[in-house]
Amino acid sequence: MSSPSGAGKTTLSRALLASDHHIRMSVSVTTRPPRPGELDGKDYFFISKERFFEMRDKEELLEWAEVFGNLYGTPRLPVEDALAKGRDVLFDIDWQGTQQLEQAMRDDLVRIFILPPTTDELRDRLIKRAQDSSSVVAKRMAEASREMSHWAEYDYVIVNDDVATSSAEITAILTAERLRRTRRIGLTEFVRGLNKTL
Ligand SMILES: Nc1nc2c(ncn2[C@@H]2O[C@H](COP(=O)(O)OP(=O)(O)O)[C@@H](O)[C@H]2O)c(=O)[nH]1
Ligand SMILES: Nc1ncnc2c1ncn2[C@@H]1O[C@H](COP(=O)(O)OP(=O)(O)O)[C@@H](O)[C@H]1O
Repeated sequence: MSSPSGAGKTTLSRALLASDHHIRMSVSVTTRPPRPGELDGKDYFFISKERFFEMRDKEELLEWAEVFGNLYGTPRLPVEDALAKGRDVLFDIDWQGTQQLEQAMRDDLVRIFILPPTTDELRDRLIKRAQDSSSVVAKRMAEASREMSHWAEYDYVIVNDDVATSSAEITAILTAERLRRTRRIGLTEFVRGLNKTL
C-alpha cells in the first residue's frame, strides 16, 4: 500500500489488521526519529544510519529507499517467515519500494494506491495529525505530487474519503485476490477429490 503522506495508509492498515487475522504487518526499519506515541518494534524499528547500511550490505533488507531525507527498509526474514507460514503480508512502503518488491515477488504482489479526496484535505490531515513540525508538513506536501504521479503503476486505487468505505474496499480487494490464488494453487487437488467420488 502506498500513498502521499497523510492520505491514510496507517489508519487503513490498522483497520485491516484488526479485522483480518491472516495478514501480518511488515514492520520497517527507519532512520527517522520516532513521533510521539510511536513504539519501537511496533510502528517501526528505529535504527541508526550505520545499522541501516550494515543491514543493507548484508542483504537483510528486501527493499529500501530514501524518503523525505530519511532511510526506510523492509527486513527480509519476517516477510519470508510469514509467507512460509501461509500468511499474507501488508507493506506500507513508497513507490520506490513497490518497484523493488515487484522484482522480488512478481505475481504475488497486490499493489494498492491510496489517494486523498482533495489536496486541501491532505494538508488538513497532515496538520491535524499534529505529529510533524510545519516544515516537515511542507516537505511532505511538496513531495505529494511526485508520489501521486505513480498511481497508475498500481493494481487498485482507492480515494480515501471515508475510512469505513475505504476499509471495505480493501477487504473486497483481498477477498478477490485470495480467491484468484486459491483457484491457481489449491483447487486442482480439490476437483480431483470431487471427481473420485462421482
Ligand atoms: N520503500 C520503503 N518505504 C517505506 C518503508 N517504510 C515506510 N515507507 C514510506 O516512507 C514514507 C514516510 O513514512 P512515515 O515517515 O512513517 O510517514 P507517513 O507515511 O506520512 O506516516 C511513506 O511513504 C511510507 O510508505 C519501507 O520499508 N520501504
Ligand atoms: N478517511 C479519513 N477521513 C478523515 N481523516 C482521516 C481519514 N483517513 C485518515 N485520516 C486522518 O488523517 C491523518 C493522516 O492519516 P495516516 O493514516 O497517519 O496517513 P499516512 O499513514 O498515509 O501518512 C490522521 O490523523 C488520520 O486520523
